[in-house]
Amino acid sequence: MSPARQPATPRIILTCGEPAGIGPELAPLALAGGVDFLWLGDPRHLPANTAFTEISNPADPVPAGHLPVLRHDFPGPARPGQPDPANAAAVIEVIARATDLVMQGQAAAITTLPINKQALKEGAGFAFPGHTEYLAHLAGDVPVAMMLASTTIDPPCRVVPATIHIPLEDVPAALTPELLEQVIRITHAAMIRDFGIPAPRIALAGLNPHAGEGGTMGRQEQDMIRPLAERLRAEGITLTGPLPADTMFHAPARTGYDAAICTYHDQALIPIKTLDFAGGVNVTLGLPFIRTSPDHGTAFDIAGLGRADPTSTIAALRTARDMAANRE
Ligand SMILES: NC(=O)C1=CN([C@@H]2O[C@H](COP(=O)(O)OP(=O)(O)OC[C@H]3O[C@@H](n4cnc5c(N)ncnc54)[C@H](O)[C@@H]3O)[C@@H](O)[C@H]2O)C=CC1
Ligand SMILES: NCC(=O)COP(=O)(O)O
Repeated sequence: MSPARQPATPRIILTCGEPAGIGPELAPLALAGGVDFLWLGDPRHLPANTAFTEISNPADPVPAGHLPVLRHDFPGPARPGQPDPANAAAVIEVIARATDLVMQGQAAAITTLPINKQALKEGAGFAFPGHTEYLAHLAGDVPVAMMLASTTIDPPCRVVPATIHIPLEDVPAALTPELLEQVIRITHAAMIRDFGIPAPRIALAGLNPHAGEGGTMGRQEQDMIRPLAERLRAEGITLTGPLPADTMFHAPARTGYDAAICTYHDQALIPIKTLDFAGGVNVTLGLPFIRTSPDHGTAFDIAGLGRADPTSTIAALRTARDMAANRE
């Protein structure tokens, strides 16, 4: 057996996510990314051939090539593609335990494997739309924003939906100037602190076709987004827009900004997942600790079949590592 390896800096915690999804098979595959992480979950859920070592503390050494596993017992085994309501509470506990550890300084960051929101809601009454809002709550109800960032395309695509997991019909009412300003400020600060971009350029998408076409196709741009942008520009924030959303994501357009604030979920996530599904990374901006995740979900249709691609998980671990270095 290879000699045990003591981590030089705190590891990243990779949370198991939904054990009936592709998370358990992604964890050992992600070792190929060369980032030092531990997996927090129930080792019974890992693929049978996984070389792993259980550790009792996040910094414990493991033999080279082994997955360090911090054990979290679940009530039951996992059946690929079929979430067990009995396991739902433990999925949530794992996220909370990882958050405790990172807030105590025992981990460099957390990278979360996907959860199935419906399974957690139905199995354990999970009251949050996703990790983003749950982590914000665990951190003390801090304001956060969700960014999806590409890692394999140039110019990069970084998008931040101002409204997230709400019905489309609720978007216009939820898209207030206060919310938009908060998301812009969080994004601006995170681009400096976490992404090492000293003078970030931010683009604002319009809500309506053609960004409202001078008020003839909707008025949110004229009445709310434009005055807010002018006020923030006067403060020194580099902002363009509101821009027509249909023409702001092609490559030449992306050279004009570092991050795009979008008005709703699909306006932001369709371009990133089309341009860089394999390399896309979800980052929660505004937390006191670092959290990243792959951009994809639980992929029940391929769980357990050996077809899961670890590229996005590796990109999420590397992004977390780079963000930690930028914060230092
Ligand atoms: N951060 C998180 O916890 C996230 C959770 N989800 C949850 O995941 C569940 C399923 O969502 P869907 O919209 O079906 O999206 P999905 O990303 O799970 O699957 C969409 C398609 O992409 C494929 N795919 C996804 N990841 C893959 C990978 N790593 N390698 C190869 N193929 C992959 C799937 O097989 C499927 O055909 C939902 O409950 C959703 O809420 C979705 C996104 C993020
Ligand atoms: N569609 C993105 C997504 O579902 C990510 O949610 P979260 O669990 O990271 O909050």
